[in-house]
Amino acid sequence: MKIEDVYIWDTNAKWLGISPFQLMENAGAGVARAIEEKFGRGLKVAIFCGTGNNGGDGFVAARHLSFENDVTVFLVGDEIKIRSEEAKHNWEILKKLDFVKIKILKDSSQIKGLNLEEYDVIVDALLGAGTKGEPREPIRSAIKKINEYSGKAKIVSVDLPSGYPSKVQVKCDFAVTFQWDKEEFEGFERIVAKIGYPKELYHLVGPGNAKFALRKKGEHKGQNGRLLIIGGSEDYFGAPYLAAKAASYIVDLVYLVMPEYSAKRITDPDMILRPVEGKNFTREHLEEVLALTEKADAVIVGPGIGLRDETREFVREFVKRCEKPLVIDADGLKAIAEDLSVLNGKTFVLTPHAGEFKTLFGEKPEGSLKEKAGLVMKKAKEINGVILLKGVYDIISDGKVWKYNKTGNRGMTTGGTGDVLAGIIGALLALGNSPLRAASVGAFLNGLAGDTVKEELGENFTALNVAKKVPHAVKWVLEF
Ligand SMILES: NC(=O)C1=CN([C@@H]2O[C@H](COP(=O)(O)OP(=O)(O)OC[C@H]3O[C@@H](n4cnc5c(N)ncnc54)[C@H](O)[C@@H]3O)[C@@H](O)[C@H]2O)[C@@H](O)CC1
Ligand SMILES: [K+]
Repeated sequence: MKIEDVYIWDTNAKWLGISPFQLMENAGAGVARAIEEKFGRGLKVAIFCGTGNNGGDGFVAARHLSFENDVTVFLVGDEIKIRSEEAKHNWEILKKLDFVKIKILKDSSQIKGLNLEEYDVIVDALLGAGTKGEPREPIRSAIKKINEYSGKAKIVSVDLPSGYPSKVQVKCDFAVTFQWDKEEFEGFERIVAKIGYPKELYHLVGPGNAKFALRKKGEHKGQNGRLLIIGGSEDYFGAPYLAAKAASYIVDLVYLVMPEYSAKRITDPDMILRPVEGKNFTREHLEEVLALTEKADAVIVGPGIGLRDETREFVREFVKRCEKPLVIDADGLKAIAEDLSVLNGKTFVLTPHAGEFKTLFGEKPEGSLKEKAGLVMKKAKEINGVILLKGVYDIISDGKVWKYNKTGNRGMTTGGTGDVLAGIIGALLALGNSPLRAASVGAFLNGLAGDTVKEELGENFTALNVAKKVPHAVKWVLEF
């Protein structure tokens, strides 16, 4: 587990309604439990707390330990600096307790002469995951003070040794780290305390994933993604348009490559049209379209492209030669189903529904969420790319892990919402996201846009309504 994942999990946990208060309570209780299990009860315990949430965990641990131990809390820093609601809440409780002693150490001069000989256990809750740079005073002096008792008292760090990874850091007997062992940490013993994250967080896509995917890269036009969409035919022009419309809210530039016959019908000034001659894509368009991909960060191929033999051939040849990350959707999937080897060595997302999945891989996804996910993962591994199986729960896999998405509603069975989805995924790829993240977050945002429409219109709406709610979905995520 990486630090970035911790942030995603926290955000998604909040989305599920798991509050920071619950997490802090479990964290502090976990620390207290670990201490009592290791060293017994009836201990004299000193708890050194900073003013961040690491300190907040210390306040909670103090309350839990106070039931059967003699506890003194040393707050290192000014109490007005206790900022988060959950840390403040727990500090206010501590102040009402008569059996917990509190000492406030505002500056290092108050720390230097401190004698901690009477304590069996010293808890270090000074600094945790929010540490920036070398420890500053008065925290620095507190770390040094604690280390004077190394080998004499038992020293237990909350989450990680304060000061880590700099030179001045607490030398602890062990750290109680939360929920999972973090890969990045080394050089100290760790005990993991679960703090109430459900298993869903391994798989469920939520606003935490989306926040990361939507980070802007630059301030200049074109730096935040250029997407090329190849679609449309004699019969369809709406599908590529819907994909382009949805994407245009996310990336800087969307180029819409369509046969001129259908391109003529698009009048939206937000679109940059790149018409090619004729009514349908054929092999003859290959070089011209490949040249257009050069200035794109990602490409979508398939929406409304039709199923004529010459078009299917175009799609396969195009995929084989395209060097940009690809989203292959709709009729594009049927075209490549005839020869999946065109995907070899490519970076891509396939977006089949169950029927298209069967056409592609000869097997129908059936059974429980886990069973379907197992099949999607197996196939993704075989083709060495990302598959998004669309459904009531969308399932996404890159062959190594699987994710699922629950946003969306029955109204989205209306035609064209798949094109909106492809557009969003393409846009997220163009922003530089991995195919797995682009596909997972694409499914999430598409469903969220659909849910936003539902709030206004009920379940009877069109795909264009959904595309137009993409900015609302993005805003919701960024403000979450
Ligand atoms: N979901 C979560 O994020 C959970 C977090 N928990 C705890 O919250 C901790 C993270 O909390 P915070 O983000 O508030 O961060 P910290 O408590 O680690 O530190 C932030 C505080 O330390 C100060 N600070 C930062 N760098 C410093 C330095 N070099 N020298 C001196 N002072 C410094 C900051 O000004 C701020 O007041 C975790 O380590 C963990 O203990 C737990 O409550 C469990 C859940
Ligand atoms: K700590």
